[in-house]
Amino acid sequence: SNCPQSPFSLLAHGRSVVHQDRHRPGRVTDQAFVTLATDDVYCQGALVLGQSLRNHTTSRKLAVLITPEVSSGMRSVLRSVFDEVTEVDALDSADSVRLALLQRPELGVTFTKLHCWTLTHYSKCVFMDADTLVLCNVDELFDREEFSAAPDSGWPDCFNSGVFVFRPSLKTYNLLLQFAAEHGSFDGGDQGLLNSFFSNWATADIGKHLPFIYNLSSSAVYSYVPAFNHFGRDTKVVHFLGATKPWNYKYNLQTKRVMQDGTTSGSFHQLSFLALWWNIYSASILPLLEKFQKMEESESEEWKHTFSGVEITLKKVDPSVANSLQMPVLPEQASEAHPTACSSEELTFKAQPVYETEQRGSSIHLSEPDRPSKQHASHPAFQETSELNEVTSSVSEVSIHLKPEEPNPEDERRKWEEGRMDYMGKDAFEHIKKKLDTFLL
Ligand SMILES: O=c1ccn([C@@H]2O[C@H](COP(=O)(O)OP(=O)(O)O[C@H]3O[C@H](CO)[C@@H](O)[C@H](O)[C@H]3O)[C@@H](O)[C@H]2O)c(=O)[nH]1
Ligand SMILES: [Mn+2]
Repeated sequence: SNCPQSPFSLLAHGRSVVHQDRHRPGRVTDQAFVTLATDDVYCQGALVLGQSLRNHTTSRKLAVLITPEVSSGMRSVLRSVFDEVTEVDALDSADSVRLALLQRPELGVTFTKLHCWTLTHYSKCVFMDADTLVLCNVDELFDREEFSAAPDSGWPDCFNSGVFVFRPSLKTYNLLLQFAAEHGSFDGGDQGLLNSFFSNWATADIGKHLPFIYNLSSSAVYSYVPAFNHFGRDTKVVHFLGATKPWNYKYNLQTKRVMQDGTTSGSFHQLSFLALWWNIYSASILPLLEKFQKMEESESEEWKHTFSGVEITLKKVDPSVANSLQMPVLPEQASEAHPTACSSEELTFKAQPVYETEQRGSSIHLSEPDRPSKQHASHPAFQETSELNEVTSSVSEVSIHLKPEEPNPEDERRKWEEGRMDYMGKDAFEHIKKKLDTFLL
């Protein structure tokens, strides 16, 4: 073991000694996977991540940090997947100039991530972004020390802050805040800040470099396809990094295919990872949401599941449209039980078929050069799907949206005073600048 000093290393590594039953492994109660969700939509991602960790029988606790915006209904749902739901204050970098430079103004809220260091009832944690997904058990990450992370595909001397090992400590937390106040973040988000803070990550200790398979950016697959074909079979964690998240796609429940919106043309594997996310969502999370609030049928062929801050729309689509989406995202459903580990023999990422998108009318149709052979999707995780639930027999397309809120002037003023601004919407820098200009001119 890399961590012989830990009294829990026995539990972690000698599982069969502690518990004979693989499916009821010894729980390690002072270590946790931690994620973050600042609104009801990111909660959908957190729920899928949490469920994926459960599906692969983690022996660690599951914790989620939320901010006051997360609705009470969603908190109940979170509590049924996570062991601990902790409310923290939103912590914005409030550095709109740099955030604007980054063209991702919404990332300011990721400073809230720093709160994970305050979870001092855990001795060690693994932080995972809400847009990540585990494909197998990754409990071995707890053998690593603070600060361990995988290289960022955009600048490999930097780590990506979507998956990292850390030790909660109020001392570190305060040092981070102080550092943030003094130096800001070179990218306006937590990743720039953390890279400047843990600045010797690239050079000091190779043990703190997590292999890329623990944080595989689904889009990075394109930048080095032969490497993905060679190593991709061992992928353990997929990260849907970037502006378009799995929940921004639409999903056809019957065909189990991700429907594209025209702005993306994903490769087979990228779409496979997306379909895997949606598979977990439709099999485990949708039924959970339903349990907490019954879905209502409207006069149209549309079911709107208005769940506090989030609207989940189930829509019947024209079968011809559904069928025209030839994207084969999942293999024929496997009858075997859920796989519990990645096995390299079962997966061969070979040739990468190219899927072309063509615009016909308003919907995107995908044409497939060849029906992919089984080898493409034989990663055991791609078979992790359960029976379709009742919803699927009557509806087809699912989509997730943030419920539009009636702005309340009092609330808006309070948000401003608390430093919580609507960076994307009416408080976007360009809007603020326009407003300032009208005062100055
Ligand atoms: O409105 C938001 C935005 C983010 N998050 C949380 O913060 C994480 C990071 O944001 P994300 O949208 O996933 O950013 P990425 O596209 O992954 O972009 C990169 O840049 C971010 C800012 O530096 C880092 O936090 C990421 O780890 C890094 O991968 C999310 O996964 C969530 O857990 C929210 O809860 N609400
Ligand atoms: Mn992310």
